[in-house]
Amino acid sequence: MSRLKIAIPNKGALSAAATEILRESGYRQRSDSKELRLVDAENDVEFFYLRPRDIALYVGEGTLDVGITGRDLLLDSGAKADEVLPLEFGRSTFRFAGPRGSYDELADLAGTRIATSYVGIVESFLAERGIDATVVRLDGAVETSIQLGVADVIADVVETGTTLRRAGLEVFGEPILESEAVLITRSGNGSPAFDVFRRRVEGVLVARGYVMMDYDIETAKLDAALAVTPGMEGPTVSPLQREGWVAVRAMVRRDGAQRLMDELWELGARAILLTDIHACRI
Ligand SMILES: Nc1ncnc2c1ncn2[C@@H]1O[C@H](COP(=O)(O)OP(=O)(O)OP(=O)(O)O)[C@@H](O)[C@H]1O
Ligand SMILES: O=P(O)(O)OC[C@H]1O[C@H](OP(=O)(O)OP(=O)(O)O)[C@H](O)[C@@H]1O
Ligand SMILES: [Mg+2]
Repeated sequence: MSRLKIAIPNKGALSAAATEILRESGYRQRSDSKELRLVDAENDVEFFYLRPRDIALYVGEGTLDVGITGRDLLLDSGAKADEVLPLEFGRSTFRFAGPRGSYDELADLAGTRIATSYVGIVESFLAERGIDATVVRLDGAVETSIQLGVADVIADVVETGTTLRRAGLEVFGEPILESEAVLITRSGNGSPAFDVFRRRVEGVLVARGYVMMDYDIETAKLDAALAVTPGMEGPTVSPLQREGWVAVRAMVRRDGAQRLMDELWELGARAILLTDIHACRI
């Protein structure tokens, strides 16, 4: 049985966070950024460090079993790979942009030259809307193409909007796509080894997004308290030495936990504790 072959970005906007989530999932990661292949024998997996744009193709063809890349790159590639899990990092929006004040809505694209390094996404978008425009394929740094006269409009990834502003450009029309880093595998892959890998990564995402809350509450107020902390699979309630009181343990979302603690305090809960979750399987 060959090892699970996993592709991750070797550099660029997704690389560091991809490496971190795999390390937190208990996998060995490379220490030298020039290493493009790494075997983790203990976990029976093999990592391949590749360009994010190529990862969808390797996975779609079945050369590699699993990959981490951007949703936009997956869609742009047209590869036969499926998104199986959003990874909550590498977020960006894909937008049209032009010189400030020149365009208002997407219909204004008709007859323009659009520069982009995401030709697949743009051509699909134009075809779906019946907009007739010319797509100019560039490898990157597309913002300069308008100033150089090779395009009228660009379509590109926007994170903070800094690059656009610096180039005197502004977005117009609704975002074409909301992207983030995603776990992908070829359509129909359900191998046990992939399931283990996916459960580990999911466990890290849950552990990052949730904390464990413990508190003591009078039994008479338990129902009101459990409405505040219903937990993921249902809270644990244990009897306390103190007559008429119970101890409750429940997972709560990290963002908003302090407000829950305030609500529980108002209900009469005491000894309210928050602890981080290092890893989990839900
Ligand atoms: N500020 C950003 N710049 C570029 N890509 C970003 C940014 N924020 C998120 N991303 C996402 O990262 C992925 C692109 O990663 P990366 O920049 O490594 O690829 P690339 O642009 O093709 O490579 P390179 O920048 O080395 O030419 C896309 O999925 C994109 O949506
Ligand atoms: O909205 P911002 O925060 O300014 O980020 C978006 C910019 O960053 C990316 O470029 P990248 O660094 O990947 O270079 P590239 O265009 O050569 O890919 C992207 O292509 C935009 O140019
Ligand atoms: Mg880039």
